[in-house]
Amino acid sequence: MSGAGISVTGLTVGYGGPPVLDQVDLRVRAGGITAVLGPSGSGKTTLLRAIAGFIRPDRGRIEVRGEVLTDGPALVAPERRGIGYVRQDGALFPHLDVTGNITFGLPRAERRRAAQVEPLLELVGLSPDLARRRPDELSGGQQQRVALARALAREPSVVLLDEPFSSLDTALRAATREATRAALAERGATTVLVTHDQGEALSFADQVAVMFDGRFAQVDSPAGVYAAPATPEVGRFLGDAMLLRGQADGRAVHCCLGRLDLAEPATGDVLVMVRPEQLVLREPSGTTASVASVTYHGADAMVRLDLAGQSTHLVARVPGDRTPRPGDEVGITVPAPVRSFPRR
Ligand SMILES: Nc1ncnc2c1ncn2[C@@H]1O[C@H](COP(=O)(O)OP(=O)(O)OP(=O)(O)O)[C@@H](O)[C@H]1O
Repeated sequence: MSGAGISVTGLTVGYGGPPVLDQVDLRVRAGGITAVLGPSGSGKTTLLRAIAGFIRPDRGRIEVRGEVLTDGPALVAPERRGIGYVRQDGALFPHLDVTGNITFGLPRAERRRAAQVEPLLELVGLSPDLARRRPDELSGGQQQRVALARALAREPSVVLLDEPFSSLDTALRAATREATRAALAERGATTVLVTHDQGEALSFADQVAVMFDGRFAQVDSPAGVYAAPATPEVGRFLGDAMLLRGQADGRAVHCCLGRLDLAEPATGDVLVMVRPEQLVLREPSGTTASVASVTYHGADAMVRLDLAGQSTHLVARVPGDRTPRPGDEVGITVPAPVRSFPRR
């Protein structure tokens, strides 16, 4: 399978009304996995459907393998794009067995050949024994893997995944995600995953594109969007984040937690972003707080803190075997440099 990057430039889609996608640019490297992450209604599925060729945009260009597939209203038909598409519900044909589903899109002569289907089942981590089962005889996770095998059967160079794991329970979701990632890596497929699950985006992809209201707020590595968000909104969307008022003077910032080192220099009024795992609790000294409540999760615990002499509430994530008790007095340090945003 040849490597094929995706290039989206100035894509604007309005469905006849105001833009749902507004001048969107995206580059996905050949063989890469990009997660498009955003809240419900932000335009993620619209972008995926435009790449697949199901939507005629108002403006913009989409290229795959350097070939122009969409140029404004001019479209290459979806079935001629070499793109595999997996929907949230898998959408298997209920009257066909697993083999029939996987081979459905193949030329007639190649259908129903078990030799074709077995390696695909293996690729997605399913037993060949399932080949003759109908979808209603499979678990949700098995159905999603069959849907992926069907998408891979035509050897697409690009695979688009629209929330394919969201209907699965936690354990099945993790296993199906792993099998999917391994199958995509083996095929070297260029992949775009749409999700509203931050953890899924960060763990599945090598690039995360954060979408709000039809625009990308940031396109970066998983560590980039999490640790160095472009805006406070991206910071909040990627995980728990406290945004504290502060005064920056170059390499440091003064805020309710004292003087903290800055990851990037800043001056003047800022919002300081502190994630719960950046707060380290110790014996009371320096900045102190009282423990308001503790929520235990096993491996870790979330500790709500009231800062001494202030109305500020903070949350610290601490190891599960080192949790303080409500009412305890604790000292707080922030050893790692923090990010800040200009306050306007
Ligand atoms: N066929 C359509 N005609 C008109 N408007 C549409 C159509 N499809 C989607 N929209 C609108 O476009 C906006 C973006 O929808 P889209 O499905 O792309 O968002 P999303 O980020 O994928 O949301 P979700 O996570 O809920 O699936 C929404 O306001 C939606 O109502």
